[in-house]
Amino acid sequence: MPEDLGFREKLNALYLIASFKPRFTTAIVGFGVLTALLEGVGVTLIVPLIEVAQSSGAAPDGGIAGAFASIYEFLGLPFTVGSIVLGVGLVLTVRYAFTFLTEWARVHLRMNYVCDLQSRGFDNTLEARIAYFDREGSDDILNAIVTQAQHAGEAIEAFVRMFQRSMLIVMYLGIALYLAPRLTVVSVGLVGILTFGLRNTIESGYTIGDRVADANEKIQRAVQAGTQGIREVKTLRYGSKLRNDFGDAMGQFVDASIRVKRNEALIGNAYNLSIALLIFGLIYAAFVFTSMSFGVLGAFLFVMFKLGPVVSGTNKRFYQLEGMLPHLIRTEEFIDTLQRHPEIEGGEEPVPEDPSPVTFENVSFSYDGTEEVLSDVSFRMDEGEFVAFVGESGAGKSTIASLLARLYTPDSGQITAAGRPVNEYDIDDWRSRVAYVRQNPFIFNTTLEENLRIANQDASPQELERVCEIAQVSEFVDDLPNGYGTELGDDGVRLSGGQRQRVALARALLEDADVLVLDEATSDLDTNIESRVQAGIESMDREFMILAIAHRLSTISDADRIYTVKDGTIVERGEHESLLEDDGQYAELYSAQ
Ligand SMILES: Nc1ncnc2c1ncn2[C@@H]1O[C@H](COP(=O)(O)OP(=O)(O)OP(=O)(O)O)[C@@H](O)[C@H]1O
Repeated sequence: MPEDLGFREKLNALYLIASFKPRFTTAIVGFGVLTALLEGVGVTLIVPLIEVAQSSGAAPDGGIAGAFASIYEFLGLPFTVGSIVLGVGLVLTVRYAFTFLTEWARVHLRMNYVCDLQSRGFDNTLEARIAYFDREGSDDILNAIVTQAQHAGEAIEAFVRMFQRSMLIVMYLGIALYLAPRLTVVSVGLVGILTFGLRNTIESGYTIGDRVADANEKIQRAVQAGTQGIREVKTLRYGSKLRNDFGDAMGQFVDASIRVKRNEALIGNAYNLSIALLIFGLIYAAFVFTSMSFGVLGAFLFVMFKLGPVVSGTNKRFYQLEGMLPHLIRTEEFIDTLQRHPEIEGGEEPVPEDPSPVTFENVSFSYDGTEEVLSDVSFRMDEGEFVAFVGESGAGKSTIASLLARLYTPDSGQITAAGRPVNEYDIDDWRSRVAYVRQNPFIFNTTLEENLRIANQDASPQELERVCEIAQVSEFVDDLPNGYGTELGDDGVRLSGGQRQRVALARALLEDADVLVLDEATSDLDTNIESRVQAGIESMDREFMILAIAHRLSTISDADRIYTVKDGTIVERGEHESLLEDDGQYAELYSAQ
């Protein structure tokens, strides 16, 4: 993130705001211009008001007062103090009605923009490929969607307010220039010098705003670690480090926020003071150096009084807008980045009824594009076959499972199903055929039943019960306070590790899948329950192809083929007995248990 944005980038960001909802923007511009025009009419009506009052009712015949007199005459209305006051009242009523409409449109624009940003952020998050999450983590995503988007909405608000006020400034200046050109030019010059001086002495709103945005990200990170990782935080006594990180981030947040507000107040009050002094100077100059009529002088001073707060408010808003732009730009950049990491491209072919055989043909893969994690991996699974992968930690087994589920794509080689590369198949259809159970499955914060039905809403109660028996969920369901209706809590916090694995297994078995990928899926179960689960899966009348990854080798001794993986390559293949006889890597792993 740059220290400060260039003029071009700021303009681009403003263009983004303006082009978000052109209809609202046009309405706001239109209402803003009309408001300013009506304000101008209302203010200039002061001139005839004073002049008519001074001349005891005689109609003026020149200048501003004369122009208004002609309009009244054209409308067939008398030009008296009373009718002028009524005219002012009418103009002000319409003017404030337009202000109301502008504010309404402004809130619409702001809320719609926030909603649009958050929805785009969340949609793109769901559509982003896994590799993006591996790299970025979820903290920044959460922060962008939940926090930054709100501040981005404030940028829109500040922008619209600034625009409204700028219109008024143009109008007031126009009137002032008409009434007293020289005094106005001098006043604008003085205000210009003040603005230049302030902008060059006060730290840019963008720089401070960027510090606020950065602090928000750090706060989010600390809070997430402190909530999602609370058990590790407590057992590893990581709390004080987190508290320090949080404290530092809060310090940065508070310091930068106060700085922004202080500078806003400084700008506002510097302007208010300068303009108050300027007005007294102008009164003096008008009396001493000019021969303005009371009407014109009154209107000129009135305009100057009105102009003061509007100018200071505009500068304050401008500073505020600069402070909010980093949030807007960061959120938009975040969404752009997500869009540059869309879900893996898939073909459109439907997956055939029977996708066997599934093969890996010389598959190589690297997560970061440099270090190869899998090299030349080839294997085959036929209908109803049970193949297993074993190997040391970090050998690349889970990567094989992820590639099979098409969470990543191979860098070279190919994965095929029914003789066709899997990337020709529709990705959702393919994933619906691969039931993937991970060692640490995510459990959704809803009931047990909803967790089970996630991938198959139409399953009958009998099917549900059946998979729960196989996965040994029925073994503990009666102990839950509401049986299948029990809320499982955030990431299944109310379940034990083994229970979570069983829920994930039942959920996978309920899917209408052809390939069952079990990545250490029963590692937390005791051997008794594990063998019951295995027997249950084997007893199913479905001809799953099963790919199992296991550290506990006893669980895969029945496999049709076992592959030993070492440093990303398959170094052995065969059945349990023959591999033991070979006395190689597998035998070594087995004897170590
Ligand atoms: N998302 C990722 N991004 C970058 N590198 C990764 C990622 N996941 C795994 N790796 C790396 O890839 C290599 C293989 O990891 P993988 O998880 O496939 O091994 P594994 O054999 O399943 O290990 P374990 O038995 O410990 O689960 C490891 O060096 C790991 O550090």
